[in-house]
Amino acid sequence: MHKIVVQGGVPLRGEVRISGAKNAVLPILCAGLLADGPVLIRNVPNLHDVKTTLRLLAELGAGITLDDSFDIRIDPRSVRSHVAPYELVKTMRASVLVLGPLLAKHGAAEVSLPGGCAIGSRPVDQHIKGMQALGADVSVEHGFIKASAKRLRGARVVFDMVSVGATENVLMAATLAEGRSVLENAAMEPEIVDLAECLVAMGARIEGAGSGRIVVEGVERLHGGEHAVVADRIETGTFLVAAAMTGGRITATHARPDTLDAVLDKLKEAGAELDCDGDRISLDMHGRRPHAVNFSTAPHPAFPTDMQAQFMALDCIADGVGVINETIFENRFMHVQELLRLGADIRVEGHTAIVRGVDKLGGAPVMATDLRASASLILAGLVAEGETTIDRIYHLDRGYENIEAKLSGLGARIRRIDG
Ligand SMILES: CC(=O)N[C@H]1[C@@H](OP(=O)(O)OP(=O)(O)OC[C@H]2O[C@@H](n3ccc(=O)[nH]c3=O)[C@H](O)[C@@H]2O)O[C@H](CO)[C@@H](O)[C@@H]1O
Ligand SMILES: C=C(OP(=O)(O)O)C(=O)O
Repeated sequence: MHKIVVQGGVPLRGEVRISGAKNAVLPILCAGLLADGPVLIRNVPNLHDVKTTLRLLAELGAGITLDDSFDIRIDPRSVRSHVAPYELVKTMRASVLVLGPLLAKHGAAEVSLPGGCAIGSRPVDQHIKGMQALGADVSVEHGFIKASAKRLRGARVVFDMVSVGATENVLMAATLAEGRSVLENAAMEPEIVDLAECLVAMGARIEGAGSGRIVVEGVERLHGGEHAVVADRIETGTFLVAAAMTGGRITATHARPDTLDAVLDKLKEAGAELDCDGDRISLDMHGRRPHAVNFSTAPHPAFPTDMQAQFMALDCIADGVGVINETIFENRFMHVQELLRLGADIRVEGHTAIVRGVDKLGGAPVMATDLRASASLILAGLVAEGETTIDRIYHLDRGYENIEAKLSGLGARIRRIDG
């Protein structure tokens, strides 16, 4: 089992190249199942979750080719199975995103129920509701979602709550449905826009992606195509917070500043000087200690839950008191106990965490509980006095490409060890 060891105290300096977004590439890989020919996907991050998705697509029968730069070609013409087994789904919830494509393209899908995870219960009722609205028969039996339909029919789908995954699943299914679908109360995340762009490149007819109302005119077939994955806004935000916490000065390159408004606003409030120029975001903290920031997580374009843990780490060493409200996932404060081990002062009351900034944190062994919790512990380790060892970093490898190499490139003293 690998661990990450960080020696704190170095202000980050330099340039870091941002990878393609995990949360965009996973639905896009699944969208490849809808096509009649090969789909080429570029700017793919080398992540554990990507490999899990490729295993799942291969299990369904798709042909997968990878080249040296990790561009991926999916050939869905050989797909024979419509079963996503528990062994794969349990390791990655995003596997449920094969439901819509399999149902729309092959008329049947059996997908293991993903179940909960460390951050919350994460039901899939909205995915199921959407497929039923499009005319599918859906039942949940023996831990599997079983769905079938001769051909899906376009329909108006009003989601009960904003769900990124349900919007993506229903959007993909609607591309091959007969007639027009209208998705109301749709998620507006940049990853939905990226998925829609990929689907349009495959011949889909979609309008309104990125707004709360998406209109899809179903087509008979989708052809192969090519798409480059959008930059990872959460990876970008994580590096910017790292620089702000260490009083550093960095530039994130190959980024998409327009996807990061809420995060950049909070960094400015924390005292960072920011400059966006094309796909480059430069942050200069001028060696200052950040001010504490208050925020509430909410669907895009508000503050993303996937940045909550990293900003909590910032508040831990900031000047003042930060009040953090987590409104998306009921159990996304698992990092609090570990940050306390590093000397943070945090009180949790229900969905709110009150973080009183301390002058310094002290390195200690800590345990990662989920993906962004892992990132927050690395950030805390970067400013803690002495050594922080982070265990269970397999969570980190799900969603960050080469994080220790990228941070080392910015001057951090960080390494991966066996143990
Ligand atoms: C692979 C991917 O893109 N993951 C992201 C995606 O997860 P994911 O798509 O799973 O998250 P959702 O947007 O669906 O979840 C939002 C909220 O809706 C609830 N819900 C969702 C679906 C449903 O059928 N019923 C239901 O009650 C969830 O429990 C949660 O409380 O969006 C989350 C919210 O931005 C991010 O934290 C994840 O990083
Ligand atoms: C919660 C996350 O991912 P997933 O939905 O894949 O668990 C995340 O990216 O922070």
